[in-house]
Amino acid sequence: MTRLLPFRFDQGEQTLWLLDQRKLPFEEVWVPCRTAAEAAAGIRDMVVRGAPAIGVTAAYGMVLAHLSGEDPAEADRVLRHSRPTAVNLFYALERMKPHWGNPEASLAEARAIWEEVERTEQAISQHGAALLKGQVLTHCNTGPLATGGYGTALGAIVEAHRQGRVSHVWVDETRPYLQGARLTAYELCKAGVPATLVTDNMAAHLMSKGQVDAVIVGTDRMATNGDFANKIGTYALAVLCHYHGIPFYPALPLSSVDPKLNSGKDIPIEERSALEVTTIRGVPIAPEGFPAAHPAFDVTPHHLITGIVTEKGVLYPPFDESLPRALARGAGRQASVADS
Ligand SMILES: CSC[C@@H](O)[C@@H](O)C(=O)COP(=O)(O)O
Repeated sequence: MTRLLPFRFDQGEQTLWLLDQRKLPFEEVWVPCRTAAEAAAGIRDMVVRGAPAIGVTAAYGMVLAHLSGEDPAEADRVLRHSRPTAVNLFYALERMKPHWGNPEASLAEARAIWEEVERTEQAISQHGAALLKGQVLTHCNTGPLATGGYGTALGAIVEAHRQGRVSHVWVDETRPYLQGARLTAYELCKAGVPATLVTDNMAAHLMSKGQVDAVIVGTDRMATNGDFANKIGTYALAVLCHYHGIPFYPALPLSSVDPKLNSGKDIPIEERSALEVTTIRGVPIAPEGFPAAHPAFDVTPHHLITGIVTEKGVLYPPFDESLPRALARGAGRQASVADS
């Protein structure tokens, strides 16, 4: 897959460059960040998004804090408050903490976090691909742009297509922010995978016609019982899969599991601006001032999941046993997640 990465770090310039995902697929514009505060703004304002990509950006944000002479505690605080739901942000910041005050060690750790994203996603892509065949539906964007690696759910889809297992992908447009229409469609074009864009309310119809063999999605935060938060609309897909007897898989690195949460009910859900619902790219689609709700994520209960695709393999129910076992086995580096 031709990977369009969401960031690059230029050591000579002491700059983290973020590809402005708000402008894709129409323009490729790179935004420079020279301080942790600028990296935090990049996360908050959705220049960069997707759970693993947010984590890597936060790690490099701490590198920038050292290079620009910011107080590491203050930089950590600002980054921690950039977005609430993806646990990878807090995971990365915990890993950076032991290196506060040491620019070289800090840079080495940020690189290690990024390399870990690449390594785990290669494994996730292989494990996920083995589960997929025929026509697959996905939601939001979980490819290289969302991670800095190969992608989680989309990595598995692209690998399954490369292996000749998947013939066609249904891409949910993902209202209201349109990550599917703008970013997943863009990435699948670049990867040469046959795909069709659908609005989020078309999934039930496709399933009833036998045109969806599996649904695979990403994850922003999973509890140790398997409940997980992902882009708003994911829960509805899981319910539809249950009704139609279609396999439903979340794909994630184990660093997206919050070891402090044993159920999804305490996952913080980001509330975003109503304007993102009442307008599309600045054009109003509702009466001016009309109230709109915008929870950016929902929580899918574990009993709707067929299997959880991780770098350690596919986990099966009961997840409150298989997940902690995988965490104990695989994540020697699983940091405690001291979030806000
Ligand atoms: C591999 S990325 C997994 C998730 O981060 C992704 O599905 C998602 O919900 C992204 O939401 P976003 O609001 O675009 O950051």
